[in-house]
Parts: sequence; C-alpha cells; structure tokens
Amino acid sequence: MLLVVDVGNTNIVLGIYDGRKLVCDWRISTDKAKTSDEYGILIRELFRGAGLEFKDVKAIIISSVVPTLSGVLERLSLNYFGYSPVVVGPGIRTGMPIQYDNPKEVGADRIVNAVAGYEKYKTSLIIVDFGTATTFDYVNRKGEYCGGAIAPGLVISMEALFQRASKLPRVDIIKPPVVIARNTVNSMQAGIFYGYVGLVDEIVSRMRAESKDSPRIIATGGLAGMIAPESKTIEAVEDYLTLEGLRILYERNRE
Ligand SMILES: Nc1ncnc2c1ncn2[C@@H]1O[C@H](COP(=O)(O)OP(=O)(O)OP(=O)(O)O)[C@@H](O)[C@H]1O
Ligand SMILES: CC(C)(CO)[C@@H](O)C(=O)NCCC(=O)O
Ligand SMILES: [K+]
Repeated sequence: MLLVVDVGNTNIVLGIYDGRKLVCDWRISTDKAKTSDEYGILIRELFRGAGLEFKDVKAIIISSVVPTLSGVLERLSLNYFGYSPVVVGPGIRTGMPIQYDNPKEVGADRIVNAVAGYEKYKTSLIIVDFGTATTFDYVNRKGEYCGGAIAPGLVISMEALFQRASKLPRVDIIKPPVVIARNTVNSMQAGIFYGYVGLVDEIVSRMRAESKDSPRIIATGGLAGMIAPESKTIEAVEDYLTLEGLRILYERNRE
C-alpha cells in the first residue's frame, strides 16, 4: 500500500492507497515543534485504529509547504517505514510544465492539485483550494501550470478580524441567516461568508477572462463544501484532490 502525506500549514493529511483506491485518510494538526518520533507515535496509533501495520506500507510520497517539517517526515519515513519517500519538489517528474517565473517557488500542494485536476478533467481548469490560504491555480488546455492567486484563507480572515478589534468575538464560519444582520456574531459571519463568496467569484472570473479560454472551475479543501453552493463560478467540489494528486505523482515517479 502507498502512504501519501500532504503537509499544510494547519493540517497534515495522510491517506492510504491500495492501488487506486483510497482505503483511509486522517487529518492531524501541523506542529512544527513535533519530532519524527512524536509523529511516528501518532501515526502508529492511527494505523492501529484502522487495523493497519507499518509493514503494510510499501512506498511513501510527501508534499510539504512547511520546509521545517519536510526533513522531519523524511526521517519518519526512513526510521519507521524503512523507505525513502518521493518528495514533491524540484527533480521529480510531474508531467506538467510549470510556467512560474521561478518554478521552485510555487507551493508543492498547488502543483499536486493541478496534476490531479488535469488528470481527471483533461482540459483547462481553475482549481480553488480552501486551506490556510486560499489558492487559485490555472492549468491550460495543454496541461501546463500557468500560475494563479493566493488569498488569505477563511479562518485566517476571521481570526484577523477577531484579534484586531476588542469587541469582536471569535465566531464559527457559517452561512448566516441574513446579510442585514442584527447582532455581532451574525454581522461578522455575513461579512466573512459573503465577502469570501465574492472574493472567490471575482478572482475566478478575472482569471477566466485573462485565460481567454473557458476552463472548468473546481474546488477542494475543508471549507469548499460551504462556499461552493453560494458561488456563481465553482462547478464541482473534489474532496480528495490533493491525495489523488499525490497518488498520481507517485505512479509517475516510481522506478
Ligand atoms: N466550519 C468551520 N469553522 C471554522 N473553521 C473550520 C471550519 N471547517 C474547517 N475549518 C478549519 O479551516 C481550516 C482550513 O481547512 P482545510 O481543512 O481546508 O485546510 P487545511 O488542510 O487545514 O489547510 P492547509 O492545507 O493549509 O493546512 C482548518 O484549520 C480547519 O480546521
Ligand atoms: C500558498 C500556500 C501556503 C498554500 O498552502 C502554499 O502553496 C505555499 O506556501 N506556496 C508558496 C508560494 C507560491 O505558491 O507561490
Ligand atoms: K491543503
């Protein structure tokens, strides 16, 4: 079985593939202070809960946008699983030309999403990933990664509001009952939720216009399911896009 690991700034998502089938997935908090041994213990517990053992894993692929944790997880792979992982980054075969000024600068998660999206849709597309940051990526018809936009994530936006204004509480990010809200909590929810729907549609519309094409628009990430129904532009939500992309990239790089 293949272990796929996506290290984000808020969460590390792990998945186990048996061939093309995702058999289980877990989400743990990203903690830059944790050692490879501490992650090892945590992952052992997750495996135990799913009736899996470390020796069931025959290969590992990691993408990370937290440089300090890349080494920690590489060490974990070697020490606990006995395999050196494929790490998404310069030098791996993506099958996707990267038209960023400096290809080394683009987040590995964005490339992984782009690879998965293009493999599934085989046409030009815009991918919106709602994570710590919200990323927008454009892939053209030929399957080239063309770049995109990075916006503050929904949770970060809410936290900025609450931390900078004494009378504003921390609120759940939900769709409020009305936009002309009559209490602080609903007012903040209205500003963040509808403001964010607007942010997404505006960026996607401008990217689509600039692309001079008619890309498909897909979304992923924890909060995609909440925003997508209100968005005029998002056509589909692909919950496991990043894990799928990691599986595909492993296939392209196994020797
Ligand atoms: N309804 C909600 N209200 C508040 N926060 C939420 C809600 N749903 C998810 N979150 C949080 O939003 C954040 C972003 O979620 P998501 O799972 O898409 O990204 P992530 O995987 O944590 O991002 P990254 O890949 O950058 O680590 C997470 O911290 C998640 O716990
Ligand atoms: C934007 C994030 C934080 C989203 O996870 C990540 O993709 C990242 O750190 N990217 C590096 C900058 C870039 O993609 O241009
Ligand atoms: K992510």
